[in-house]
Amino acid sequence: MLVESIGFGAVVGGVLLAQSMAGKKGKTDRDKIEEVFENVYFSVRKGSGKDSYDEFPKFLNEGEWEHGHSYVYQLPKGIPFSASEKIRPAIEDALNKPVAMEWSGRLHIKVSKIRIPENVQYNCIEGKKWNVHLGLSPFGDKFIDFDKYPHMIVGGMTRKGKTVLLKSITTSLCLQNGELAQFYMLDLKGGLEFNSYANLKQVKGIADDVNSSLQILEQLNHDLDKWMENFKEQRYSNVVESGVSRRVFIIVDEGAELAKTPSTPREDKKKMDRCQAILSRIARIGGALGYRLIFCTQYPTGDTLPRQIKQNADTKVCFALPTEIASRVVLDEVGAEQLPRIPGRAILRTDETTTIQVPYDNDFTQYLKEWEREQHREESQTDGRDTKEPRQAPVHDKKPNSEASPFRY
Ligand SMILES: Nc1ncnc2c1ncn2[C@@H]1O[C@H](COP(=O)(O)OP(=O)(O)OP(=O)(O)O)[C@@H](O)[C@H]1O
Repeated sequence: MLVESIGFGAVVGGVLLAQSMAGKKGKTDRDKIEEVFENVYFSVRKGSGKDSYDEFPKFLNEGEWEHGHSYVYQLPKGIPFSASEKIRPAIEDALNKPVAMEWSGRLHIKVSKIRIPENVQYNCIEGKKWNVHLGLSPFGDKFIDFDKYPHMIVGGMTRKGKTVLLKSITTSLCLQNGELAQFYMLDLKGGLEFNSYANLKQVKGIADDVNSSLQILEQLNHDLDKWMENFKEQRYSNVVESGVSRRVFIIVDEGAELAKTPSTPREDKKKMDRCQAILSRIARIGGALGYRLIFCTQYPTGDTLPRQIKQNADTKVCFALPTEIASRVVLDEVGAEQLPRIPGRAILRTDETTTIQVPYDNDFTQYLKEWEREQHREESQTDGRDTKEPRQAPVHDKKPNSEASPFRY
């Protein structure tokens, strides 16, 4: 099987492809796709000796979809769908059009004729529950379901739109799950970015430095233990099957502020290590218990992006980065270094990889007025209840039960 050689083949193939394309005109997109298959040896070797031959994907049919054309192939047995993602950039280059790979027992190569705009206005596109709109791609609107992919890492150079993405996600989560979403924000860029969210009912804690981050994280770590005990007792293996409806989002912006450097004072080093250890634990076991981590950094390295967080984050959103190495740290592949330097333009990687334009608004909190605490207090006082929430992370003094809502600890 030659699938293993795709990486190398893709480089050689890129050159061959460029050479063979030059001077030949009138090729259809299908011709070009199949030429890429050949040039990168997207095939399995059959037979032996003189009788051996390469089996390539078999063309089945083609047709239109909403924003373009699609080509359907039967993959030879032995080539997994995931391998087709590796040759997607070569096909995109050959066609000079956005391409997405989809699987339905067959490989669908979707070619789009859409170029995404440089600005997409946030307009509260409604997903369902924890399925949240992330941006517009050449293949339509892209959503991410936090119950399917609990944790997310976000990377990208300064001023490319990481914080705007976090605000867009937070706003959508509040709009879709006003009573059930909880947020803890480690706003380590001076505490300014999420200041305007501090008064929202869903925001249970905001930290703006290492000390306050550690305080919140220790509390969350303690909560994790309680929920774990409770789940064990009730024999639940996952929050989705447990009927527990609250989800706790921990948003870290900027993660590099929790990574020690040689000049960090000794006492702070310990605190930073502890913060990273708890965040890693949340990434490792929190997903099943309803905890969702969104970890954001502009300096992706092995130190700033702890390995366990990266390994457990199935969603990667990567804005432009300066080098291939940085791109690999976030995405496990190159690409972010080639993104156009447009604020809000990012690569979204889950099972598939696509480029998105993140929606923008200069004031996301305008959509969340109904969740401001004063408003809630007035409403609740009229019906005789006081739902004022403390700004600090709540302390659990009793074991949560499986029915527990976020407001019934
Ligand atoms: N999706 C977007 N669409 C249009 N413009 C955007 C978008 N995202 C960000 N911008 C523009 O870029 C600016 C910087 O965005 P943001 O604060 O999100 O960057 P950042 O990546 O968090 O930067 P830093 O790492 O320096 O904090 C915004 O103030 C806005 O003008």
